[in-house]
Amino acid sequence: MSDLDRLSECDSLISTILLDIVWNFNVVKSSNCDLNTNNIKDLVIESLSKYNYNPNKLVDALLSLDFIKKHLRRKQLSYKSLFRDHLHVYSLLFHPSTPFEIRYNRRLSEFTKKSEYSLVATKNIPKDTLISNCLATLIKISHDQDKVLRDSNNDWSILTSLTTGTRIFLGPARFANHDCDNNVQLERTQNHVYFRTNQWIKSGQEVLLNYGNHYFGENNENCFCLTCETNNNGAFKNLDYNTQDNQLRTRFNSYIRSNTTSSTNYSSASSSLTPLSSLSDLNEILCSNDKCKNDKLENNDECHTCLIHRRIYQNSWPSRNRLKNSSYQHEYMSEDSTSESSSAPSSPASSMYSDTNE
Ligand SMILES: C[S@@+](CC[C@H](N)C(=O)[O-])C[C@H]1O[C@@H](n2cnc3c(N)ncnc32)[C@H](O)[C@@H]1O
Repeated sequence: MSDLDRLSECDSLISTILLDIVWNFNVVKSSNCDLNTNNIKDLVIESLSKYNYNPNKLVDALLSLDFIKKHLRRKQLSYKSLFRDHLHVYSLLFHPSTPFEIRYNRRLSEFTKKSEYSLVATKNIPKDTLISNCLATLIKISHDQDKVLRDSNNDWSILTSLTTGTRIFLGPARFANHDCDNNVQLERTQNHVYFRTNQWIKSGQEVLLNYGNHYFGENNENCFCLTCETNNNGAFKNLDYNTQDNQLRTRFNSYIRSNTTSSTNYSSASSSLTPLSSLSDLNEILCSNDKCKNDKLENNDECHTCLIHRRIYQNSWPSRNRLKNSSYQHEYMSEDSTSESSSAPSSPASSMYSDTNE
């Protein structure tokens, strides 16, 4: 088994459990995991709600679940250690100080016709902040593996450097989409990548990388980022908003139709086109779930995201601070109070981020 096979197997199981099963996402497109989702979901959420403050304990709790023990039983030590490390990388996603979350990206999905996710800030993050809770595991890949991945148009994130060769990263950081006016840059250690902000990111804004000048074709001619849309660049270059049969226009209109409230006059939406950039705040109110679209989030028990969030954090989405009268307060204090400072991820102090929503 190559390093790439090992990492991709670990990544696929961990993101199936912690993203697809917990949040009802569809991140792992071709999952061959044979898991009983309903049983697992409650067990995993129980561990997350007990130990989200303590990534090391959370990893131990997840590793002690029967289906994970079963998965690891016949694996080599090197696989087990990679699995543990990668699980830790994903566990940081659930730490209350983590200032972003993974969310479904309706706008991009509409363009690419795939389920697209993104990283969205849940707190204000100052310029030049190291977002160390946003990690991915980095491994070297061979020239042949690189070619296969590129030819299959796989989303995996490949870094090429003359000095270190080709490497690939998998983990939460790989959900950062590209924008030509990016707000984070990649930093690397030997085994991981993480982000540093190069401008302020406000709560609700997407965390965005720049993949390079020619990642989406020559001069990024197929780039769908908001900056390209605003400046009529990339896929939006020479786009004539008045041309009826323009393919992009058709996509825009179907996007607008699927996101407008029932009182909207659809025929007028299709005759006077609204650029998507003016709808960007839709992402903030959607809570990745259509049910929250027109409702206040706080009391919306029908929203799966809000419900799961409340089970894990005992607070309304997107706040991760436990309420004083939470039933879990006692458990949290007794389980974690002694170890929190030593085992919390080496992240910037949570006070560096400010919450506009709390
Ligand atoms: C590293 S992944 C980013 C996460 C991805 N949205 C997901 O859910 O897996 C890169 C993929 O995201 C999409 N993407 C990101 N930024 C884009 C952009 N500016 N224009 C078009 N597609 C983009 C493309 O499908 C691309 O292959």
